[in-house]
Amino acid sequence: MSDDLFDKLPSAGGESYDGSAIEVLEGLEPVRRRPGMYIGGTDERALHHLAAEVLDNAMDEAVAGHANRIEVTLDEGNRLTITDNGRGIPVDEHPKFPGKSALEVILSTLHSGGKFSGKAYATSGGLHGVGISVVNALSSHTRVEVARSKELFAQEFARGATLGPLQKIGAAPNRRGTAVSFTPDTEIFGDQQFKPARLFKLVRSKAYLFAGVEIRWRCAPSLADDTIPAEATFQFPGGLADHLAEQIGSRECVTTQFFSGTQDFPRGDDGSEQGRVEWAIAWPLYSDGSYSWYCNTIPTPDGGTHEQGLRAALTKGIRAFAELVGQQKKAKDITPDDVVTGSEVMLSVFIRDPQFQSQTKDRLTSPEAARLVEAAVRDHFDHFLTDNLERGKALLGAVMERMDERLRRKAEREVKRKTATNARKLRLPGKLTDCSGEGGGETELFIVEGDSAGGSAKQARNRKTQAILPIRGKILNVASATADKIRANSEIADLGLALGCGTRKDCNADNLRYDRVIIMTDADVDGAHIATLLMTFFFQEMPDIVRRGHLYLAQPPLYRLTAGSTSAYARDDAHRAELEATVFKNKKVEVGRFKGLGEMNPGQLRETTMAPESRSLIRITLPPEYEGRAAVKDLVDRLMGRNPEHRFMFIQNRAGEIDPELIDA
Ligand SMILES: Nc1ncnc2c1ncn2[C@@H]1O[C@H](COP(=O)(O)OP(=O)(O)OP(=O)(O)O)[C@@H](O)[C@H]1O
Ligand SMILES: [Mg+2]
Ligand SMILES: [Mg+2]
Repeated sequence: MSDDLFDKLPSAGGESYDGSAIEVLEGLEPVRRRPGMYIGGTDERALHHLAAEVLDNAMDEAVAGHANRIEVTLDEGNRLTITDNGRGIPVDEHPKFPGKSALEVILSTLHSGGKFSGKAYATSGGLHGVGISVVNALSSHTRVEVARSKELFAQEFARGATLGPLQKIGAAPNRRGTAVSFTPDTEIFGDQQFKPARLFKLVRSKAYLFAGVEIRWRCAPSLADDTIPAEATFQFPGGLADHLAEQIGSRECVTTQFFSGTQDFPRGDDGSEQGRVEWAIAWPLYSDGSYSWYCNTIPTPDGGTHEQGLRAALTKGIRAFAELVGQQKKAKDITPDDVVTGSEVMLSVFIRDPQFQSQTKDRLTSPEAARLVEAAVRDHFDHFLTDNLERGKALLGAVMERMDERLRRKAEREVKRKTATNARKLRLPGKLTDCSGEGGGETELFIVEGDSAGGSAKQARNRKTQAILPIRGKILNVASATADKIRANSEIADLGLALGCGTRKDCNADNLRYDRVIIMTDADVDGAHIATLLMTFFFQEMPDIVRRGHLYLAQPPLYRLTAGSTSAYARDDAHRAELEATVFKNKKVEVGRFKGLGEMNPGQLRETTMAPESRSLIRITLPPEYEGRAAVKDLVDRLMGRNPEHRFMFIQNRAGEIDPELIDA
């Protein structure tokens, strides 16, 4: 472009929106400006994520075989120090940055680290080269000490900026490793403090995950109490099996012995170690279930591919056992949920080059983990069942009981739904495209925004299990409408007919015509508004549906990324950045933004948003304090009712305590 062209360009509306309005954030600035992308927010959970990042680095050093002791010390003033006796962060001059030590580069540059190639670490929890630099950026003061080659070095930082060059402190003949002390920045986290109980639990579970390390806990006496001691030392040679035994305590289980073990994965073609898996599972007689998934000692609360592998191994194992003992007829109907629901599971894998969904690593996405875990666990599970037939039969019996119960409930619903349909044949809304209900899968109703998206959804659906109800634009806000107005509204009447479960105090989820009700709107502001109105409707008019966990939000992607033959979908900007930095690293990516559901072709819509095996859903839940109908109504009125001041007050009072657990997948 010539200078000329720049002169002649018309100013595009807003005078102030020109090149100067486009910022390029440098160094650690993006972390301070958008902490959510790196630590998932600025709430209590995010604050504790800082501790996890530093502890993870020390654990990586231990798992790689270079450290066997870690100390975690919480001092007054919200100061946390994590020390290990590993190799120490390198302090020599970095070849690419003359005059700077590797330590300084690591602390002040995103994507700097020694875990990209797998040479210095085999199965590390770290992989992005982001963790410690993020901690540094979000701390008002950080001090790193490194003891290497019998010498002690130190460097200090404030909000990510160095306070001076790396210093040689002196001789350290008896010390080696790294010590990182930091104080989270109140500009980012306000006056939130580390919770000793939360750190204590984190530290303890880390020790269970790797028997080769001893972890010492210490906190200022003023922070200790009846449950959290000022000092403790953890080392658990029994690993997860011990951890589970402690969790189960004296509760009675279906099998007296837990199913636990560990197995190395087969070596790679070049003879390299590929990691291992450790598991411990119990089936208590009464339990809501409890599931702890880890990868390379990182907790992945949302599970992922290692979880899938375990579920597959258990399901296939129990089916095979059922055949062995002559129950093959029923065996084929056993689902993974029948085996896993109500069990207490701890699963820990160590794999090379893990892929997580984001920097907070809540979900493992490495595809090979599913295959490795399934193959490793399957054999052991077969033995567990057949070595002691009584034990195998006891477990099979419990699983079949759960299966029978599930099938019975389903059949009941089926009958209800048929009679309801027959009795009201003419009264099902014309816009509803119902599912046939054949084939036995769980049924779902998608409430879709707009007729065109409705059309795509109809083509994308599974006609046996998925029904579609398109609604036109923004439905009535029931929180600010009179009962008469609600009754007269045709969209709402259609919804009521399609669901068949009654409203208000007559609402009974047992009569719901589907297993799941899924709100599927565009991934934009209008879509969010429509979803909000629909949730308001459910909270107020059909609270039982929400309370019993039948209501979900679909998660259509925002972007499609393509490079050559690889393509992937991103849920949001953070996920997109993550994919660009990992799957598409150093590739030229084309990014398409979906403006609405209608823009995806049916195949894409199915794959990304509707098909149970590849989509993700958010389940809408009610926090326990809103169990009563009146309390829910009050909350909905405040948030969605006519008086904006109530809304404002609610937001003001609750800012900063948005609890991620209110929403779970
Ligand atoms: N305690 C430690 N001992 C030795 N080296 C360390 C230690 N902590 C950090 N490092 C080095 O610093 C690098 C950067 O750490 P950082 O936490 O920023 O990223 P990472 O661990 O590589 O990946 P992630 O962002 O996933 O945590 C590591 O790769 C490692 O080489
Ligand atoms: Mg790290
Ligand atoms: Mg880094």
